[in-house]
Amino acid sequence: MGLVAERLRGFIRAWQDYPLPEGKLIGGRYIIQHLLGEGSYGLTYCCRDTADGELYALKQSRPSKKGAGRMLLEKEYRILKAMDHPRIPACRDYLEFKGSNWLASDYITGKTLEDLIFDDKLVYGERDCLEVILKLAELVIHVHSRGYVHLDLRIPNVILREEDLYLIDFGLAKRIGEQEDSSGPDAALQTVMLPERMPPVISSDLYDMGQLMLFMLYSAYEPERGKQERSWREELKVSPDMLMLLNRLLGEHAEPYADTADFVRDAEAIHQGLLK
Ligand SMILES: Nc1ncnc2c1ncn2[C@@H]1O[C@H](COP(=O)(O)OP(=O)(O)OP(=O)(O)O)[C@@H](O)[C@H]1O
Repeated sequence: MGLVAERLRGFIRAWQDYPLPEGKLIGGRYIIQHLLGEGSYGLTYCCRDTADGELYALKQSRPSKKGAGRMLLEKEYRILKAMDHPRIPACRDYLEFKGSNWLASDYITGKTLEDLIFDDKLVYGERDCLEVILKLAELVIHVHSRGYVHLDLRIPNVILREEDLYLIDFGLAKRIGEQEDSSGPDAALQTVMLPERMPPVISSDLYDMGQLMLFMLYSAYEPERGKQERSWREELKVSPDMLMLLNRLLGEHAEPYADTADFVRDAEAIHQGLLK
């Protein structure tokens, strides 16, 4: 494609995906309050439902992604509907409006783990880190028990509100063991440039939980002036039990965790030890 045609396409895409303004009525029912954020195949708004007056997160399939965007949102809808946990946003509605699909789910107020670490500069020691990860593990076990893997357990997808922890964004979730299908939503996925995807196995979510713990533990790390970057094992001064736990989660141990329950048992034991 020539440079001019490419620029024109980019311009059309940006125009098609331009966020809708506050006050816009969607499907005769939801009034847009503000944009929450944009993902690779969707735009998410905070909306007020005129039927019950409540706020909801309303995700729109990206107009420029056309059928592929709609298929991916449809997949997210089916997976979210399969969940039934008070700390996973419930799927409330699914509609078609103006060429896009729209998914309404509970709007979770609070702060993401990303905001808490990077904006609020919260520092997580081993005990706090374990407390958070154990709350998350309960939700991850629920997802697995429903036959799915989340595949996107990252700090922006974990919301904390007081003592409660919520898990959002099932946009990359898959059925455990699901095969890549060259005609279904996965084929569509290839066309929308999502980040490299993890295989649909439980160990992918365990690995992500290990990474998430590293993010929390790094909040306490202060780089020494002039010192070269080292591996997390050298930079983070974690206890031997915690080191073993992380290595097993991250698959860097001869016996990686096979399931979440094993990990939870060990994490609880370490946590109990730290309370003494
Ligand atoms: N149920 C919800 N309650 C509150 N905020 C939400 C909810 N769902 C999504 N958000 C917020 O909306 C923004 C966009 O989220 P969304 O999951 O649509 O896209 P993303 O994570 O940026 O991208 P992708 O879906 O491609 O991974 C994020 O800031 C997220 O915190």
